[in-house]
Amino acid sequence: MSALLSLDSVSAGYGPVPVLHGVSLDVAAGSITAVVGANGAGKTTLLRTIIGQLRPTGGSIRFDGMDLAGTKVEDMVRRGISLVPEGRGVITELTVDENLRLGGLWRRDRAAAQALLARMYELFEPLARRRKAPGHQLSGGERQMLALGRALMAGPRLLLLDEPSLGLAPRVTAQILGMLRGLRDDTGLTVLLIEQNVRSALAVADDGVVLSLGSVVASRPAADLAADTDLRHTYLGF
Ligand SMILES: Nc1ncnc2c1ncn2[C@@H]1O[C@H](COP(=O)(O)OP(=O)(O)OP(=O)(O)O)[C@@H](O)[C@H]1O
Repeated sequence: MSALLSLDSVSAGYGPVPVLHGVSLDVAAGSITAVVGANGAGKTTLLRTIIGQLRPTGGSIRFDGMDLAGTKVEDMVRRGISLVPEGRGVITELTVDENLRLGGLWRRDRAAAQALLARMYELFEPLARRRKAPGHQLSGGERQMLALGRALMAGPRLLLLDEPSLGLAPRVTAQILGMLRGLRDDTGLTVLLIEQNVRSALAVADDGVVLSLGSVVASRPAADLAADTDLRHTYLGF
């Protein structure tokens, strides 16, 4: 399968402090790729570099064959890349409905946005029951669904997720990651998932990338990584 997102020898950091050291990885179109690694491995820095919050100091990032260098964060969504940030980014003063509509605001085709909204309520049933509830009244799992729904309202081709399991019970994490898999199966969405919850991430992903101290130490089918006891012990702590 061809790569929708391709990083070639990407280096990045904060001021003079290098964090990523020549990271190369491919995210195949229509796949779920999980980037896993210990605290401080550079996972969030990697996402921030992909979406243009941090400028790479070396290497290239290509999306659908086009160089992303110089693309502003706000233009990423127009290019087809949506991010669900860590901490979820739901606007808690707004209702579920308002949050979702916000995600589709930039679309000119109002009918398409309306159809997508209806689709989100089919997909995330708990949200359909709470359309008028403000964000702050939602459970952690409902907020994560809302953040996902809002990102999907932009109609992305590539969805980037930063730690979707954060603060969620294992059962809720499994439910949300299962939804992600269903979406991939139904729509061919491509997903790059950053996770500290290694087991859950590798269980849902097709491919896995292990980051350690800002370098890729393994890049393989997720099931192979999950089955590699030595690698798990050395880099992933279980
Ligand atoms: N704004 C910043 N300024 C300077 N250094 C930073 C900044 N953010 C992160 N770092 C450093 O970059 C390194 C990688 O951090 P990063 O947050 O990317 O790792 P991570 O794998 O996402 O870990 P975690 O899961 O704990 O967030 C760490 O050493 C961290 O201290």
